[in-house]
Amino acid sequence: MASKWFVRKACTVSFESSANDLWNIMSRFNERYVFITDSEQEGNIVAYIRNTDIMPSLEDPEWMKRQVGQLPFHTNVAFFQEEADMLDLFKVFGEEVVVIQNREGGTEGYLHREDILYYLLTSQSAHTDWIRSLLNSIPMGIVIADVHGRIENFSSEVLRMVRLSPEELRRQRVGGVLDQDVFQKVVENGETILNHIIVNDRIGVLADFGPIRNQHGNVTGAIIVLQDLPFIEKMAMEMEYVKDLNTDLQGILSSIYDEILVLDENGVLLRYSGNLIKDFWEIDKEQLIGLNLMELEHEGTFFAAIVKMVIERKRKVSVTQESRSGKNVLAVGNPIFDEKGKLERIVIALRDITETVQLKEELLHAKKMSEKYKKELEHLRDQKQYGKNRQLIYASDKIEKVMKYIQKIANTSSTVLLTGESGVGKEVFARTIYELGPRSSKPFVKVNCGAIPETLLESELFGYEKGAFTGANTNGKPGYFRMAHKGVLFLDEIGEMPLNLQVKLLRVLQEREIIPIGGSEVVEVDVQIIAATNKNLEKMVEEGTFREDLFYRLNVIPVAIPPLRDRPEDIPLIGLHFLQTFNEKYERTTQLSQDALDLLESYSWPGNVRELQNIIERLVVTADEDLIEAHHITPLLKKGKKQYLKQRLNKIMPLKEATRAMEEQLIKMAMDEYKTTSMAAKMLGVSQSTISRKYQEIQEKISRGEQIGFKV
Ligand SMILES: Nc1ncnc2c1ncn2[C@@H]1O[C@H](COP(=O)(O)OP(=O)(O)OP(=O)(O)O)[C@@H](O)[C@H]1O
Repeated sequence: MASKWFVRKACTVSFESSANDLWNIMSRFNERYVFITDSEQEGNIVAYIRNTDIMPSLEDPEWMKRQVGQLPFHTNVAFFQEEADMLDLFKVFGEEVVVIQNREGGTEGYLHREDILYYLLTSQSAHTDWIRSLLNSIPMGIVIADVHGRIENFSSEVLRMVRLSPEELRRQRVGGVLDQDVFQKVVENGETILNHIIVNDRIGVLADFGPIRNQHGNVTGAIIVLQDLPFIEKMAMEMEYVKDLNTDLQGILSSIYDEILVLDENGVLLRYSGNLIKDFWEIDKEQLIGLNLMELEHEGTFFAAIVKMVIERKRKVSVTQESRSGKNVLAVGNPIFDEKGKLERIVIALRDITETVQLKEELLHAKKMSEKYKKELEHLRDQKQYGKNRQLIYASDKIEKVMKYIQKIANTSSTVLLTGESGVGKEVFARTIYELGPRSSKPFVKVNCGAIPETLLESELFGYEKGAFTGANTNGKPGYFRMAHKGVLFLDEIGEMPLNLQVKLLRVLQEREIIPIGGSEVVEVDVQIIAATNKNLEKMVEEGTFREDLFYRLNVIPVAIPPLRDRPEDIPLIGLHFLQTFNEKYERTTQLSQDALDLLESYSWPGNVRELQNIIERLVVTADEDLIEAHHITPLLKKGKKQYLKQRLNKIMPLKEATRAMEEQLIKMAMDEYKTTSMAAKMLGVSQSTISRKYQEIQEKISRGEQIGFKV
């Protein structure tokens, strides 16, 4: 009688129950099968669900809400009356479960295949060969072992499940292939352990362990029934899928990043992938695996910094770093958290940006250069606008005043009379007025009235017609007035103009027209006159050598240029400007010492800027050494010796200070001139020791960069 042996209680659910209810029953009662009844009222078992059918879906909350009827179920249930002979049950061994019913047709319970096997193995009438063929015919793995775990028998399915050959399996003990602890419990305590999942790198099975007893009830071994875990296969498939995904991901990442490093939450390098950035790593990266990258800090490896930053800030951090080999690398560190928000991993993506950085630097450089050129251009434009062109150098307030005045009048095109000593720069100012004025794009014609012979001046100014006089150009000549049409005519040294020509000039200035020599036609001219002279025209007018009416015609806008000695602040600047010009011209690298500049500044410059220009040129050409000292200059300032101190004594100062300054300057002058202390002492009428001591003090002062003599 089947029920005599063992009948398992059948847990039931209806088709309408939820998957959640089903799973609750299975897990609560540790059931492998739950039966489905046609309806709650009738309660007839019509199908069953195996625990392994639903396990893969348990994680899905949506699945849990489904009805049992929507789940995969099996209908191959065999029904037997409880008084049926067990042998009848063997006949339907292909069925997984057999429902045992009582006489009234109600459900008593059920048996599954292992139960029947168990019966067979414990039944005295069992025949070994018969059992063996039976074992092999079923789609489950069955292992029979003695109490020591020695494998006595197994079905062919086992070999597939444990991936061993029959010989290999026979050499093994159950504990080595399956689970020693569970086996131990079964043979020692006679426990039946069902639904035990064994998953390791070789197998993935669901195992039922049952004890085998002899007729005295003693445990003599164990029967283990193995079933494939369908989700293991699914997992394997998923693993394959994940692997593929991983390959794709690697491909995608390596096209964005060159290297990926995976670190644990403490900064230990677990793995890396991608192409090595050439010349970046100074150590073999294999050696870094298992190392905490933060420990590399002392070696100047930047990951130390980024790892620390990610750990501390717990957010994405990007840094760039230049390696010792000059590689520029962008590193992006990303923290990865577990579901509780705890830092689990740090992923650092690296990109070689050496080329990008280089390009950026080049771009920056180009930008800087264009910025510089732009500034220079603006500066040049300003210079033009304010007359500060390269030719006109100044620092003094006096010239600044003149410049402001010039800027005011430049737009008027009125006649300008420039006065000033010879060499003060009258022509430079005339050109500045022209450049600042509205005629700057038209001609600037200079006529030196003192340099052209009186007989030719008229024809040079007004031009002549063909064959006007013997020796004249056969084609005629336009003359400076016509050449300067719409532009500026600069009449330099106007005081030198002969009286008879002054009348003609006056007429042109009044009428704004000329009659070329030998011509009869009147030619209209539109010129701005800028005249210049170093003569005192008013005095000449008084003396009758310059026409008064012409003087007033010319003196519309008088501009007086102060002599250089009245603006000593300009001297060093103009001097250095000439020094640079002549250094370039003569390919020299001469310099002016501070006392040389002091000396230039204290000189009275009777020849004004022209004299300064000439002296500097001579110094540059003749200097034996690069450093031009005061004593190199003294011999060139012959005329000025007497006025040496003139500029320095034109202001009130404490007498004591003035005496000291005067003394310093005199001693310096004497030493520059006479070179020896004995000569200087003689010239200054004091003892040599006095000069020697005082001159030493002066030199010390100079070497400390202090100014000697009168201060500016
Ligand atoms: N402020 C200045 N900055 C730079 N160079 C200057 C300056 N003033 C004059 N010079 C230069 O000094 C020299 C003499 O100047 P310029 O010929 O203009 O003087 P001038 O007053 O016209 O002389 P002259 O009365 O003898 O004709 C020129 O080479 C000129 O370029």
